[in-house]
Amino acid sequence: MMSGRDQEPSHYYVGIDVGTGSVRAALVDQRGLLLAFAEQPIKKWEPQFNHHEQSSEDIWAACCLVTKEVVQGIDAHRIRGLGFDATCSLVVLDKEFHPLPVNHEGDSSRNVIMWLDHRAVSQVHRINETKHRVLQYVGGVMSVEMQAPKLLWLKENLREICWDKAGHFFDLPDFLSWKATGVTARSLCSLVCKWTYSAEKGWDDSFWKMIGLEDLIDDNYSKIGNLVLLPGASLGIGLTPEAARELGLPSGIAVAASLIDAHAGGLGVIGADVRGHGLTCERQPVTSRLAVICGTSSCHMGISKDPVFVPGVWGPYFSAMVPGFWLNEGGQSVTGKLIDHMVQGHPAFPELQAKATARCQSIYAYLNGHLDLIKKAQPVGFLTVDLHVWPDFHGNRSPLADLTLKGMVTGLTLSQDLDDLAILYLATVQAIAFGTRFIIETMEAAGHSLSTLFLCGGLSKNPLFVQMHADITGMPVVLSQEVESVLVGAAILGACASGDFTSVQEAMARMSKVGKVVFPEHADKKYYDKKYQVFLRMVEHQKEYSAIMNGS
Ligand SMILES: Nc1ncnc2c1ncn2[C@@H]1O[C@H](COP(=O)(O)OP(=O)(O)O)[C@@H](O)[C@H]1O
Ligand SMILES: O=C(CO)[C@H](O)[C@H](O)COP(=O)(O)O
Repeated sequence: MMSGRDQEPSHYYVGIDVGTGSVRAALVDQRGLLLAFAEQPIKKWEPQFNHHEQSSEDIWAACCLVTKEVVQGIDAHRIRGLGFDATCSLVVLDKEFHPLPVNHEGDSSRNVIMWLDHRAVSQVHRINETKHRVLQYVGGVMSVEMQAPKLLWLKENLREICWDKAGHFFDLPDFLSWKATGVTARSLCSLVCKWTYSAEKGWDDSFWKMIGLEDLIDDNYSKIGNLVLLPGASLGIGLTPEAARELGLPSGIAVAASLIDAHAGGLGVIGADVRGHGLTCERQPVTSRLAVICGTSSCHMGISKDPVFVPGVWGPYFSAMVPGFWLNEGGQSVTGKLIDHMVQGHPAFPELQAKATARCQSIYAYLNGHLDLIKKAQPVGFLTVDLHVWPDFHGNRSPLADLTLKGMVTGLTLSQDLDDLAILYLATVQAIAFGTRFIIETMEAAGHSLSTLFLCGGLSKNPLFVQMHADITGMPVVLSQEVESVLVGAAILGACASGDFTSVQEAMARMSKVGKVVFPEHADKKYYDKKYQVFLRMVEHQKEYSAIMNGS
């Protein structure tokens, strides 16, 4: 077997990352350097409140487009492997692998229930009422964003047009690896994290019977997966000739069992060599690192040698991200989406857009510059002394695991100008960072010992977001050399499947690299400690309001 260590960087891997808003592909070499990158938006439908749908055909077409773009002009013989990651959305196909509708309209092109879809509220309540033992491994409470409640919703609401005709329910990452290879094997990552599969014990028949989905047990779970592989394992005989033609890649190259996007981000950052950056985690085990993947949502990935049960934090999941380690996954369901929502909904948004365009800047670079102007002599974070946000506009994923929670803002005035927009944006960014602190404190109380954050995803491109995470958590934030670390994670999978590395750990160590470290501003700690007290009170107040309104 060749070792990646001894190679000149002549071997390439393709990573494909299907996020919520777009599909990205990259050509990555053995050192983890991105040689080419392409991005293509994907369609989303919201036919009614809390229903979010996509099309697996549209997503696959976007994968083909971006992959062709990144390998243009490259010697095909050098491309050794392909890895996918994607959001944990639910793809539904019939027995002949054709799309089935997941909507009342019967539109079969919309055959994906997206991860952030909250239609299955009644179903998840009933599942949680069972108090079945599998719930211990999802933080004690199942999330409405997981697959079991969505499957139950389909059975109860779309029996004729969907449920009875369905032949295959895939997590989106597994759908993609099936499209590429024709192999219906599922990744341990998707099944353990979103489908209640146990790496040690397999499926638990009693769970599916208890929730009324006993039909899924038939034929040895053929509809939801009975061949389960570790992420990075090579699938079948590699890329099929048909998929190779569509993607513009050589047929037969190795294709890896996939990862959920947050987990690929985790692989892309958590194993980096941190020597020489003055970080305490240099002398600590890898379990002291928390990978935070910040896109539409944020996911907080912490690993441990032994299982740690953290109330309200998903997991512990064995080998779902780094083989041999347990994973806990905290999360905030909307972060990038919340910032976009707050900024775009403000009356000064058109003015912001015009001014940012005139300066050829992104709206966020413009807002960060504007905050620097108005802060005067004080630290920028102090602009929100009397403006506080509770960020759960789409429920709380962690650590409260309460989907009924809503967003809150206190400290509003009659102002509608650009200063007002910028300060509201700042308070929103801070609220997200306080949410991260809340998750970290809960993980530490349950047994994790964390010292350093490793941030990636679209929001890690925002220096204000990064600095606020450092200041508010009091921890240094490591950013990768490659800003598209999730794609490096997907490429690591392809590299493992190709056999160029002996293990995921070896590929991680060789291919993820530290770019920049942002240290916390300790002088501002007292201020943020006070704001954190307000943050925690806000949710208590919200619960009090709802108790008053729901009382007799
Ligand atoms: N250059 C940037 N500056 C600030 N925010 C950014 C930048 N690029 C992306 N974002 C934010 O990141 C979020 C999307 O992140 P991304 O990782 O692309 O999402 P997803 O994987 O969910 O599709 C958006 O909400 C966007 O506002
Ligand atoms: O549940 C998740 C991971 O377990 C993610 O939140 C989901 O996959 C969406 O990711 P993104 O915000 O990057 O689009």
